[in-house]
Amino acid sequence: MKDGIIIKKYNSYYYVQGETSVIECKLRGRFKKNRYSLCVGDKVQYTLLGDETGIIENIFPRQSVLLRPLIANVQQVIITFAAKNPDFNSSLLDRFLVLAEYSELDIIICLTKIDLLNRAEIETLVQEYQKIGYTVIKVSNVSHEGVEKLTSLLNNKISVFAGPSGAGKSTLLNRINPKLNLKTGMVSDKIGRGKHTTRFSELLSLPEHGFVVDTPGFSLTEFNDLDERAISECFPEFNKVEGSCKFNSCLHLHEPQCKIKNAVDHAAISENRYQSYVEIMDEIKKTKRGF
Ligand SMILES: Nc1nc2c(ncn2[C@@H]2O[C@H](COP(=O)(O)OP(=O)(O)OP(=O)(O)O)[C@@H](O)[C@H]2O)c(=O)[nH]1
Ligand SMILES: [Zn+2]
Repeated sequence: MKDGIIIKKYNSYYYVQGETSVIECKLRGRFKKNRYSLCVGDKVQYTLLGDETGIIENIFPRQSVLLRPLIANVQQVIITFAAKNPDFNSSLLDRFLVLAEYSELDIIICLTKIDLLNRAEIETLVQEYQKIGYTVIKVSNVSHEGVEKLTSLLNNKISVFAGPSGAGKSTLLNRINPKLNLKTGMVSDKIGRGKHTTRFSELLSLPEHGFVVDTPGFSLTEFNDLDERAISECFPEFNKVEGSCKFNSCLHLHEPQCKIKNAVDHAAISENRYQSYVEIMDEIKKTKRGF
């Protein structure tokens, strides 16, 4: 038996990346009886039936499951934001960070288009997030600065790229693996892509045994199902503040003697980040009230 990873699912066929090629596999009958639903990212063992066809015999336990899109064994998310064009938006970045933290993924922030902003401005952006403890990789798809560094962080892992439209995700992925040949360009040129053709999540192979997920619809900006009590835990710098709030149930909004608001007053937590927290909490409350 050989080891592989499911990179695509179509009807009842699973496309398994083996050591050197992709094998079209069916599932052994006993799995069907158990209604076990395999998904992209699952690690399996298969036997070859022909040169390019096989049968899945074994499924390894999952390390993680990402629900939207449904992918097993995702280890990290690369949150990709442009330094300029579109303008850098820290409140939007914070939203992506909270959703990634909530999903318990490892996080890398990738700041693209650094060729469009001066060094001092870039450092100010980057330091705000490095201070919190995030890894920030600065990349230019024009000068290629930073691309190699990011590529090395993708080796032997399944990574999801997330970020607003136009951040440069497709350009970057094409740079990392030119064989991917993903469509890039202005948003308006891409409209219609995926509209008439149903797209399924697919893992794209990278050099050095890494995979990335190609899901154009993946935006990570839905807060609907989040529990408001868990949001403060998605701000790593909040967790580092010593002491406790007066109330155990403190949501760090309007309550008196709150250690988080106190930390903001003393600049131990940045005003911007706290503001993002308040906005997200507001949004969750509104959804709950049914607005
Ligand atoms: N100056 C500069 N332009 C870039 C860089 N990276 C991408 N671009 C340009 O930015 C535009 C958007 O890039 P894409 O790679 O299509 O962006 P995307 O994140 O894949 O967008 P969606 O597919 O809509 O999510 C294109 O016109 C690219 O040529 C960069 O590092 N520097
Ligand atoms: Zn508090």
